[in-house]
Amino acid sequence: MSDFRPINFDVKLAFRDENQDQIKLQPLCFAFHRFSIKWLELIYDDAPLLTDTQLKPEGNINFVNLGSLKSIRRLLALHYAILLRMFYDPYRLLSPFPMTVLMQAHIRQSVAYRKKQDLLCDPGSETISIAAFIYVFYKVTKRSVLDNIPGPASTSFLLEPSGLTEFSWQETYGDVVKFKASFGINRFLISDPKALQHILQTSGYRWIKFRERREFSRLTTGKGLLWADEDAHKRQRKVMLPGFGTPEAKNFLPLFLSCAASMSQRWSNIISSEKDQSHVFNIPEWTSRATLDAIGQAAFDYNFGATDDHENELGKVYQNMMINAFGSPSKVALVMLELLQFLPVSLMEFFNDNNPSRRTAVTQKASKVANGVAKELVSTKSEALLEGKGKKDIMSLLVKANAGENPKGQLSEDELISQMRVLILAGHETTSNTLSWLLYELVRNPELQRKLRAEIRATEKVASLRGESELNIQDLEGMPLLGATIRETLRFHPVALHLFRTAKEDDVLPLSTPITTTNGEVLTEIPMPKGSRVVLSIPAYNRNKKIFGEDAHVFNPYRWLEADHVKKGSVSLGPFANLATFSGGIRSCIGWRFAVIELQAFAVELLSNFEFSAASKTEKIRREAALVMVPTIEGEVENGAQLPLKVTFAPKGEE
Ligand code: HEM
Repeated sequence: MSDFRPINFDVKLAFRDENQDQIKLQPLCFAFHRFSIKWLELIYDDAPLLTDTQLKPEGNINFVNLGSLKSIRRLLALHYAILLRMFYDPYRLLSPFPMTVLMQAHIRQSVAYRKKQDLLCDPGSETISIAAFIYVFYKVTKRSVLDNIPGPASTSFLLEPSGLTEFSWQETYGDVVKFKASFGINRFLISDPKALQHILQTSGYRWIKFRERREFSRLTTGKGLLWADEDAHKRQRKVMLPGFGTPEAKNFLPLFLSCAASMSQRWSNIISSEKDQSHVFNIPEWTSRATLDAIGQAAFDYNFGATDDHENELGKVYQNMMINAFGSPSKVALVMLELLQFLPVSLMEFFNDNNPSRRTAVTQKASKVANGVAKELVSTKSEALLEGKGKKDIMSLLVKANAGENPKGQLSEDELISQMRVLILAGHETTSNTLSWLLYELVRNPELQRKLRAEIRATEKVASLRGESELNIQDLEGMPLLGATIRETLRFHPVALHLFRTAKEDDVLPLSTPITTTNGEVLTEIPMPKGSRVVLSIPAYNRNKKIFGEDAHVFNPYRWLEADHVKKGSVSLGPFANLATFSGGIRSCIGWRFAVIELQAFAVELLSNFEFSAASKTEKIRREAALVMVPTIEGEVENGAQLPLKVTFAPKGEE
């Protein structure tokens, strides 16, 4: 047996074989390995592998005196396989190998190893090994009332991005569905109105975001409002709220109309230059550019120049950032995401900040460029404020609020800068993709498109009789079919699909509809112990038949024109139209008014000028979750957001 120099490492595990060649383990193996070592110590208390192995409290592992590397590797591989299988093989990677087969192989291998190393083949340690298995197995599979909540055996929900699986689960099992997340841990998909209301609106900060999801927010937006929790969130939100009231949002209407008009002008030029006066546009590409310009000007008085192709660097890094960074995750990436929950926050942050993957590079670049621009903007706006020339954009309002005396009403400079990234991310692709889905539905419903255009024409006529060429907010509010179509798009195609929450303390979830457990018990509420993890399904709530009727799975804007469009007795959820689309409660979307007015402005401008119809691939459109739900073409997901529609000039006469 050769002697090895101990090698310290911070995150990367590295140890050397007989030839001093370094063997590297990926950083994510680290946590798993630490756990494994502890467990191996328990089992192989007399093995040389461990006699000189130290697990240091600060997280360093020194390997000394490794035996035959090959046999140790084999042993470790089996050992990992058993652990994975025991904690439930997350994506059925090991499903052909039942637990017992793996355990027998493990025991055989360890006996062989011991013989080879001339160690005592101690049946006692094998007994300990089995006892350890049983203990952990018991811990993991200990039954509670939660185990009896009905649900599927599969985890395919995490792998199926379009929301279809959860609709079928809702249909089969009801509004609370238990499913197995990786490592066999119970997770619950919730679309029950009362339970959602409780978690989002009445429990304060008792249900907090998943730490690995907050990490997403840190990567994409820094430590701003989307990332912050509890007191920090309360403080940040308090500073931001005044910028997002009804009057503030309404003031932005002329700006939204002008951004929509810029896009419409570009389209007109392109269509006019075509022989047949029509052009197939990839809609999300254009809506993304136009809404980026809108958020830039409204939130920061900053011109991204995206619509007119004079795009600056910041504009470029934000184009399609979501789909590039988060679209079509591989199975391995999903497993990695699940594993992140077991890492200490500092390690998770270190890992992500140093992860050289292409996807991380996308968010890192965006963060670098955005931070640079935000710093400049904050300093310009602070100077303007001092000179009494403060503007009305949201960032100026934040800088002003921040200049107050009360520290509870202030943001640090980093937080202020992060809010710019928060607003670009939260306010850009959300609105742009909702607009894309709206146009998609109008192509599928030509009669609706025609009626909407007629409503817009009639309103334009009234405005023109007033001597105004532009519609005002009352005009928009006076168009019932437009309002109904926007509500229905937000209901049917909510671009944020899920909200992920963990119980910070033991809690009891009230239910609108009682559920019957697998052993026949009827539950009107569900006890949720501290640490329970739930996935709140926005699409499943929005298509809940008990709220929206038997035709909840049909795109039908006319439902909103009926008096009882939301069924009597439904609990009140969310800030808009009883939809979960903008979440609800203390973490609800701060920019929902902003979004609704922006959607109205763009819909009016586009429908007034253009007619939309199907292009060759429109039938192959499918929903793809890339943090927000984007349209993609089946089989071409790698090409990012795509919705090709044929656009021609709209007929100008009476319709
Ligand atoms: C159709 C468009 C939009 C949809 C569907 C939408 C949806 C949502 C949802 C579901 C959340 C909750 C996220 C969570 O808890 O993890 C949220 C939060 C947020 N949204 Fe929106 N949003 C939209 C537009 C906007 C716009 C235009 C802005 C800004 C101008 C905005 C700013 C924010 C912010 C800052 C938050 C974080 C609130 C907090 O954590 O306190 N959103 N949005």
